[in-house]
Amino acid sequence: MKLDVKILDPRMADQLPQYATPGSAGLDLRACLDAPITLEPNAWQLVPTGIAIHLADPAYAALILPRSGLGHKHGIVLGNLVGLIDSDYQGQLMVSAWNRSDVAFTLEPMERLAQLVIVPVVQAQFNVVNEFAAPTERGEGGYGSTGKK
Ligand SMILES: O=c1ccn([C@H]2C[C@H](O)[C@@H](COP(=O)(O)OP(=O)(O)OP(=O)(O)O)O2)c(=O)[nH]1
Repeated sequence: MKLDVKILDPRMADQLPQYATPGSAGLDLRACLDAPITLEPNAWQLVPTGIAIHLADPAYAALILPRSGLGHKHGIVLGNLVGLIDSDYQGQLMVSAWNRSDVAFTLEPMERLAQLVIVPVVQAQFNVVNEFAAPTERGEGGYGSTGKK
């Protein structure tokens, strides 16, 4: 798909998010910082990415997800766990960087911090009912109701 992007920081002009391999699902988002920032243990900070996108079509949204390397090795994940970018959002993409580890982490300017995944969305209209049309095997079961093995 074609996606309109605004470059809000000139350093992003030649560093637009890219798919690292032909099969990549995520576009890496960079920390568009002027100087390194240190995230103390259990601290979080909103980090600018230097770009804005406009998906425009409500049949799409974008998700901001952690990078597995940063999350697993350094405990750098997202303060909101997942960022949801609405199709009508036109502001700067921001990443809530949360250091969930017990060691301080220094984030360098332009470091790849998180990833953006474009996903299809179906908007629902509610149809209020007293009973669902067809019973299912699961019914109201959940929270481990099918057992462990
Ligand atoms: O990690 C994120 C999450 C959200 N956003 C932007 C895009 C999104 O479309 C907008 C609003 O996000 P959300 O709906 O999650 O925020 P809210 O707390 O429900 O506030 P609002 O009342 O603005 O919807 O903020 C980001 O840039 N990064």
